[in-house]
Amino acid sequence: MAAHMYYNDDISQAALNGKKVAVVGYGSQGHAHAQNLRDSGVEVVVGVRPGGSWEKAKEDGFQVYSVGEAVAQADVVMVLLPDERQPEVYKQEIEPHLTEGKALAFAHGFNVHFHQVVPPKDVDVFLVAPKGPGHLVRRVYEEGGGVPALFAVHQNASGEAKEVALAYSKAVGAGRAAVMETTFKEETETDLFGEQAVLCGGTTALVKAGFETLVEAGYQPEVAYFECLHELKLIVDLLYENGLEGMRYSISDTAQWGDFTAGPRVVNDGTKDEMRKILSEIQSGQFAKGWVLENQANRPMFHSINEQEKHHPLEVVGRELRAKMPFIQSKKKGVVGSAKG
Ligand SMILES: NC(=O)C1=CN([C@@H]2O[C@H](COP(=O)(O)OP(=O)(O)OC[C@H]3O[C@@H](n4cnc5c(N)ncnc54)[C@H](OP(=O)(O)O)[C@@H]3O)[C@@H](O)[C@H]2O)C=CC1
Ligand SMILES: CC[C@](O)(C(C)=O)C(=O)O
Ligand SMILES: [Mg+2]
Ligand SMILES: [Mg+2]
Repeated sequence: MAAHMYYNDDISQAALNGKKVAVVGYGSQGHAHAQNLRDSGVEVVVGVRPGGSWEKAKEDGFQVYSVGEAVAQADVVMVLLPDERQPEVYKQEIEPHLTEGKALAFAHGFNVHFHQVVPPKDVDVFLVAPKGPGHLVRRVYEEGGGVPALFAVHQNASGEAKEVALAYSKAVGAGRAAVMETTFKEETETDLFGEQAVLCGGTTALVKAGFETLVEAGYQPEVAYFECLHELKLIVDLLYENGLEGMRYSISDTAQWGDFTAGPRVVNDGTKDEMRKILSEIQSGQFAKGWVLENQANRPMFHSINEQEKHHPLEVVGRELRAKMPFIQSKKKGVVGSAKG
């Protein structure tokens, strides 16, 4: 069944008129939602803890409050804290101020879908999940475009949750690209699958394997870096603009023949079998359970792999090469302090 699509002309922002939105968290998604909504004429306050994000939101001209104070004064509360922090902050600082008639919103359905956050029945609960990193949600909006988003309603206590979710989607800029109706289940499972198998996990594994294959065969790391990582952005830009056919229009026929013949050898039936396993672990809740436990143990594996990855030869050579290309816009998530806005 095809998705129901909405675009700016189909959406009224009126459901947000006179409403105050508290954006809780001012990181990758938080700064983008807060700034795009403000530029779209919505009244926004930011709720965050003292520290880097607080300072950044203040610098960006927002009224900044503790999470509890922001929630207390808002009609719509958009929770843009890290997924793993949400249950605790929700219990301590959001739930006590979430009075009847308010709307609780998320950019990812993880905690509601996997029952880590259980909102009271007398509030609306919806998600607006941009299909892109927060820094691009802001950059593309400023350029006059938008990043597409999914929206879903989990609870409709007020009777107008869908209108508010659509209005929010428009204000964040998604209506310029595409807004699709979904469920918390579909958003959560497809988002986790996409980031693990294709967008993040699949891509970084592919890039590293290509780089390692060339370097182990005696080729220069700089050449391998440009071939396997840097140029990927330029190829992906063509995919983004024109799909597979448009990308293939710009590459040589030699490359296209290699694409047809070698691609299916790299991503083969075994790879697809593994993708199906990854999807079923997401659907069964096994992945979510593992991630919750990893956080309860203070992330031993996460930190150790993260440290190891920073020293991969691809990263070492990449840092040196990018330093010579100041034209590349850099937004280093989590590398330069904690304020990622
Ligand atoms: N990253 C992305 O592009 C996408 C994220 N999402 C979803 O958006 C949500 C937010 O993710 P993301 O933007 O990556 O998060 P980030 O890690 O970038 O930002 C989190 C923010 O929450 C603040 N924060 C953390 N702990 C607390 C706390 N205890 N009390 C108050 N504030 C706190 C951080 O402030 P401080 O500086 O003080 O640490 C920071 O401002 C998640 O649900 C995620 O799945 C959805 C689509 C894409
Ligand atoms: C692809 C990763 C993502 O799902 C996103 C930017 O959409 C995330 O959780 O950050
Ligand atoms: Mg995503
Ligand atoms: Mg995600």
